[in-house]
Amino acid sequence: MSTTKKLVLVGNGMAGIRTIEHILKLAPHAYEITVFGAEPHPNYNRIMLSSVLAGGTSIEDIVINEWSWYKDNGIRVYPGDPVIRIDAERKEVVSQAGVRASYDELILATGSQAFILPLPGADKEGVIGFRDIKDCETMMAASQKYRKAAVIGGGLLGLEAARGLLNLGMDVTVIHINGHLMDRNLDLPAGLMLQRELEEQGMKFLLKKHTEEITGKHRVKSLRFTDQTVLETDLVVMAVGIRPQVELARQAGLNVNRGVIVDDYMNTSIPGISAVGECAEHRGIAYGLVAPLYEQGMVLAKRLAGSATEGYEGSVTSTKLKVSGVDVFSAGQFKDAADTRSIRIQDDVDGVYKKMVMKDGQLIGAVLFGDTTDGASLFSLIKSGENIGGREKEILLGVSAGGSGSGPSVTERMAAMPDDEIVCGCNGVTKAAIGDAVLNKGCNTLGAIKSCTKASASCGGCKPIVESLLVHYAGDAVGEQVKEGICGCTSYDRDEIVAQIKEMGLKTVKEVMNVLGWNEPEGCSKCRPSLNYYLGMIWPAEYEDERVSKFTNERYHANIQKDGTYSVIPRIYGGVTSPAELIKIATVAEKYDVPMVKFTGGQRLDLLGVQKENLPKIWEELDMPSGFGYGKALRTVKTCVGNTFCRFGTQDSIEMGIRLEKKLDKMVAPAKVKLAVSGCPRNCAEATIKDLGVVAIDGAWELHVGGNGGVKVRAAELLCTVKTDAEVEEWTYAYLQYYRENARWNERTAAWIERVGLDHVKKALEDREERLALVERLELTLGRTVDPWKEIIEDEKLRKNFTPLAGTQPAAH
Ligand SMILES: Cc1cc2nc3c(=O)[nH]c(=O)nc-3n(C[C@H](O)[C@H](O)[C@H](O)COP(=O)(O)OP(=O)(O)OC[C@H]3O[C@@H](n4cnc5c(N)ncnc54)[C@H](O)[C@@H]3O)c2cc1C
Ligand SMILES: NC(=O)c1ccc[n+]([C@@H]2O[C@H](COP(=O)([O-])OP(=O)(O)OC[C@H]3O[C@@H](n4cnc5c(N)ncnc54)[C@H](O)[C@@H]3O)[C@@H](O)[C@H]2O)c1
Ligand code: SF4
Ligand code: FES
Repeated sequence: MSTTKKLVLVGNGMAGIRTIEHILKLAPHAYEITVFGAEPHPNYNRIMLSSVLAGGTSIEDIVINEWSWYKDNGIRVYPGDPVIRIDAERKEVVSQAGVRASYDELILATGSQAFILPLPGADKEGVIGFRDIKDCETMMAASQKYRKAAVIGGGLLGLEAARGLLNLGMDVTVIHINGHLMDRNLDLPAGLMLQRELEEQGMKFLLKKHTEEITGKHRVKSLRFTDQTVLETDLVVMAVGIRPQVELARQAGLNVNRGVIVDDYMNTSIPGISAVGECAEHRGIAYGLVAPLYEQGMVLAKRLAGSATEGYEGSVTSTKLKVSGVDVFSAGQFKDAADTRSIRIQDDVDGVYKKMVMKDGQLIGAVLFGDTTDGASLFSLIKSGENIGGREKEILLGVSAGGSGSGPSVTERMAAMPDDEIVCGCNGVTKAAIGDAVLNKGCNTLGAIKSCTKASASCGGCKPIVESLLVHYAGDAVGEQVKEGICGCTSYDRDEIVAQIKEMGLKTVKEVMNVLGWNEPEGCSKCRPSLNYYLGMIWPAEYEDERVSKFTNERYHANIQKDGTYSVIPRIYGGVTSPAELIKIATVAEKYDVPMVKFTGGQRLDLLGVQKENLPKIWEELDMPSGFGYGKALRTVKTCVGNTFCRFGTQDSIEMGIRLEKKLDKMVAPAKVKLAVSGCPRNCAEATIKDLGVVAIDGAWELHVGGNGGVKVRAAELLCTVKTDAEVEEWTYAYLQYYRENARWNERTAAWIERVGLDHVKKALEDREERLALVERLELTLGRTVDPWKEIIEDEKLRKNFTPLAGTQPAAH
């Protein structure tokens, strides 16, 4: 007589089949397995539906287990045949097609369904959720026939659906109930930054809107809101959350709350019946992300296979929005509470926001926008519960730098990570599986690990940790192979890209991405602006700046502030102004109710708290050039009083500063550039912590380069000493052009000089002919630049970008 027991799985989805995979590994002959699936497809990666919709992959490519896998493992499978009844007394299930299957062990893994708002008209044609392949196909078909789409819900799913529909050529409006997007995962500043970025991609938003009715005869025609406004649409995608599928369990008499209630070993209230995945509720939580569900699956598999397990204790979760061109990460408890402390940085120039939330010295939550490189490291810190007291700032400023300072380094952290820790949540890949791929299967590149284990193949959030583990296991064997591209979209580095652009005569961002085989068709927030810069630097005479490839600040030519308002900094050459100019600034500030006027550190005036729609009017009335206070460009030329008024001054620093600033006032660069000129060695303009500082010494000028006064203070190094004013100009322009042509995008001069060495730069500039050629190339570029404020004021179409969208809320003062 066979001792093989019967195992029935209801739900052919991600959590259920992952559990079966583990059981097959742990106890290959323990069960005779039968699987019922409501969908007609083999088990597939639901996460990747967003990518299918966006055109990044195909349905065939997201299948996890082909039909042959079921056959090879002796699994009887009933696709497209949902179980409709469980007879717990007789230990039997009955399917819609009438199949009866008895069991010794039953696993419920029925997942969730999209929550469809119970609105009048919600049953009309063209109203769908986004949950499965069928929904994906419905959206793709609709895009062939119709133009307008409305997505209700600005959470992860809604935004990924909206991005996909945009890619399919539809005009997409997202209707969101809250004041900022992804409110379940992000705080206000990150939500606002995300909105701006997505608006730039062409998405429209109606915030704080409550849908009241869906109108139309048979098919949807429009949405009516509680404020009685109407939005015409041909398709409505509801993405307002999910509900666990528990009807079957309820009918069988199981204890059910939001989900099927399970204990730490995934037992339900009836012996012999377990539940796993989104349909299960553990310690009051029904999870909606795969990482915790895979952890549950492992515990259940161990129990059913008779292996030891400590049980499931609940999970901290992390999410990453899968929209190309936008980097958003959120983990743990990101909201502030009475017993938490938080620390945050907001870099409006680079469009980066980082927040860490701490409790009792431990990191319990994080939000990252614009740069999510540290997401995986922060998440592993949250999970480890390590005490980070005293290191918070250091971690916030640079976990990715390798955990310098008193805490454990990345290398130490990788070594300490337990073997069974899941590194890739989306694909359930453990540290041990990556170790196995590197040590036993010869995988010594990220690409090889990805194909072998699927780690980093879905949202990409785990990539930094997978790379660190690769280095941990492969050591020197990694060598060249782990060479990093400028971002995750390419394996080419900066120098290779610049060389290819020149060699092949590539002229647009899209062309570079196509020809060089970008992984992400739209690129991301790192590569798009850098390609935009390289193309402009290489082809100054013909390249047209691509607005969508720039950061928000540079697109609006004003610095975005914490509360969503902007700041306006007009250029004040050398920090020298006049009564007439001051009156003009004061008049504008009064007229537009500017909440604050402040002197900047660079001797200019900053009008803070300006609403976006007022920007063009303010620029027009100021009638002053843009100070580029928002851009990767020349910022200020700070000057001291100099010999005109100061009794110590030996040279005219003001005249020299103004001369340099007038020449360079529209110069864009890989990163922001600050200059200063001091009239004697007392150096009141602090020229030796600037990107380029000119200091008068008796009868000559010294040029200091590569200084920085920001987070990492660096004293500038002496480049040269020259006699005449003309030589100051020649060396300054040649040096800056050499930096423009050779630095990586977003690399300040301090970092660049540290990387290439001052001697290299001195050598490159020692030949006069070479210097003059550099000056000539800079002049060619400068000759083509226009004042961005003036350009917008004079162009009605550009001005329109500053008008707020109907229905969106103006940012708070
Ligand atoms: C578009 C999209 C993108 C997502 N992106 C991410 C992401 O980036 N990261 C992340 O962590 N999570 C993401 N998720 C969520 C993730 O896909 C789910 O958490 C996961 O699929 C849940 O697994 P599950 O097995 O519990 O349920 P499912 O994968 O939904 O599987 C349940 C299966 O059971 C079937 N079923 C239901 N009732 C019956 C029945 N009576 N008889 C037979 N079969 C039945 C269902 O048809 C379904 O096929 C995304 C979800 C969607 C829809
Ligand atoms: N990248 C990812 O990790 C990813 C991607 C897609 C889906 N998912 C998962 O899939 C599940 C479903 O995602 P979701 O975005 O639907 O759920 P969600 O709960 O994360 O977001 C729903 C959003 O809809 C909003 N909302 C609620 N009622 C509304 C109404 N009447 N009108 C307008 N807006 C309304 C809410 O404020 C919320 O922000 C979640 O578990 C999510 O974690 C994850
Ligand atoms: S640097 Fe010299 S010249 Fe300039 S203000 Fe100071 S003391 Fe005067
Ligand atoms: S965590 Fe999403 S791909 Fe690894």
